[in-house]
Amino acid sequence: MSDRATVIEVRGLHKSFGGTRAVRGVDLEIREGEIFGVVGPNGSGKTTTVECVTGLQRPDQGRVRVLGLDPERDRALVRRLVGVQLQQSQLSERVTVREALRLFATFYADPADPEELMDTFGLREKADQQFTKLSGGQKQRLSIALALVGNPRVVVLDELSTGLDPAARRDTWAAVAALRERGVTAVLVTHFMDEAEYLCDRVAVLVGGSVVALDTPEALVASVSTTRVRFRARNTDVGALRELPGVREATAEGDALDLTGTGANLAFTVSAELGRQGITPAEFTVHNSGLEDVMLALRTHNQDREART
Ligand SMILES: Nc1ncnc2c1ncn2[C@@H]1O[C@H](COP(=O)(O)OP(=O)(O)OP(=O)(O)O)[C@@H](O)[C@H]1O
Repeated sequence: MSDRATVIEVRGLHKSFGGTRAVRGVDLEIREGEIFGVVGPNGSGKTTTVECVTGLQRPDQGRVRVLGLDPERDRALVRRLVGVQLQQSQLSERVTVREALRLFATFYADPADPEELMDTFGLREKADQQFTKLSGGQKQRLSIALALVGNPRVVVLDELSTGLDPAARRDTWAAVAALRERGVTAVLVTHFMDEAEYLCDRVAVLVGGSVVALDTPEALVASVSTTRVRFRARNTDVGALRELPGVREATAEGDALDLTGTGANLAFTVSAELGRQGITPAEFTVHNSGLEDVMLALRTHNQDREART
């Protein structure tokens, strides 16, 4: 992936709204064909950053290039080359799926085939259904199809699956995964860590307008890798558990024990020690950290840092 061309370059981006510093020195380099996630808590500057990329916001400071173009100076061209997911309110309620795709196709010199897009996004059966009568998932898939109707090389999807039920989310994820086959570079803004973990090649974590981490989901998870083991047992030698390799903390409240630590073998090491102590634990559960934990860890880290400055 690292030998691929850079499609989106953001350097030292700053953007404030009145007294609110929404983006504070963001750097990003997104490569051709990548599905790149931008995650972070509410108000961390995700939308503002991608809006500077699509030319919807003007940066106060910094350099933004998309396919080598300046979204401010070359706005019309960038608009043609970058597909942006529409807000659903931008579509007329009575337009049908096919009509919407055909209408948007007329805006471009070399559009994708609306019929093919309906097949890709599972909308064939709903071709003649009015927008207002589509389910949330179908509306969402239509909005992604519309973002692709101009055959863009880059697509920006903001809040991809907000408000969707689990089945509709999975359908939408499949539609995004299909972008990979088309070689489209996608920027995905999301609140959902499972979504980023499942779909993205790399993820930037924004907190307070700054990128606090940027890597593959796997590497980010490994960086804060935590395993938590919980069980119930009487007469456990907690001191011995604390001494085990990889155990960071072990607490006992009555018969409820709670251990955290690192390493893939932690649960195994703990069970072996319990075996040695002649203890058969009940309700033994193991939780391995995911991207959600990465975000929580980074958020806390950042809050501590801000409190110190
Ligand atoms: N047009 C605007 N006018 C004033 N303030 C704004 C504007 N757009 C964004 N902000 C402020 O800038 C900060 C960053 O907002 P932004 O929408 O970029 O964050 P976000 O990470 O996308 O948030 P969310 O996850 O809630 O969508 C917030 O404090 C927000 O209130």
